[in-house]
Amino acid sequence: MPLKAELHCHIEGAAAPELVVRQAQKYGKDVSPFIQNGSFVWNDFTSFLAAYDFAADLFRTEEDYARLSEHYLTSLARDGAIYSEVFTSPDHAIKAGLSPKAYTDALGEGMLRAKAKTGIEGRMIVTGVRHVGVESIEAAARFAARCNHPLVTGFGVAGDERMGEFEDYVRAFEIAREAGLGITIHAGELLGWESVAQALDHIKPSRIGHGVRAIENPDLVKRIADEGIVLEVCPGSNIALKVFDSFADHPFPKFRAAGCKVTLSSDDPPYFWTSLKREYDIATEHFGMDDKALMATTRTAIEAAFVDRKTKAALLARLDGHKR
Ligand SMILES: Nc1ncnc2[nH]cnc12
Ligand SMILES: [Zn+2]
Repeated sequence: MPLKAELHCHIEGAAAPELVVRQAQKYGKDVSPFIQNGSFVWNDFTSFLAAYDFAADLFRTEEDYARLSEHYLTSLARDGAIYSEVFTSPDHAIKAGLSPKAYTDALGEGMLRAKAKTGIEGRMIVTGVRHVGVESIEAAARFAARCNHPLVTGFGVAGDERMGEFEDYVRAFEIAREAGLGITIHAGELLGWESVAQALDHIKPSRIGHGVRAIENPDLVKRIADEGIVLEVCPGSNIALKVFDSFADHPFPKFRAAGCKVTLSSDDPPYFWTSLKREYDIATEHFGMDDKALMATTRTAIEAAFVDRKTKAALLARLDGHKR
């Protein structure tokens, strides 16, 4: 089994339907509009977000969040992952009644519990949510910059790409960059190549969340390759959200062939009927990648990870040891 690393997973979106049902029972909520027959119910990005927000609102205490990250990272480790970055969302925590600090501490505690059990390294990327607005994105950046949590190592923006302008997020990213945080931004998922170009021009990230619609412009693909921008690609998510019609149409192999740095992630696994393991299996089945190619993808992810040099070296040594 190839070792794995994940750079792109929203922690609220990692809660399995069974866990969400249990949380709903705890807080006396009816799940039936959003979960049916053990599966999340949605049919487009907007209804996906509605189901996601409903589920996120059922994680309300520190222990709810600690258990969520502990459970997710433990399951990743069982599937061969040695490293996990999760997106966190102060906005969702505030909505659920918890301070960003209590929420972040709790998620960090769960990650450390998973590490104690399995050895998996975890880090957090604080995100702002586009459809909540610029002010909340700047507040998230300020929180990320001053929280001083050792596992908070990145800042990003997610949410509905059809809302807001990249230019408006420049200040938030400056705050994060000045604090030494790694920078990633969702682009080129719901909107086309122009969105990726704008993200690169305005935000100057080292990584792009998705970025897959850059494939619509060969010059942009070349720019991504030349500049060494890392794409956090989530094929199962892309097919579920109909960004592409089928895995046969997915551009992952084209990006690889063009020399772009591509990685594999699950995004919001149970919503898209996937897991990190399934993403690696998809790459084998649909993109013709053998274990050596998959291990190289894991190496790309670790090299692009928002993690201190010493931990990165230790993770790379684990990959080298595995090959022998
Ligand atoms: N796939 C996705 N795109 C943008 N924002 C998200 N938030 C959670 N999942 C997301
Ligand atoms: Zn995402």
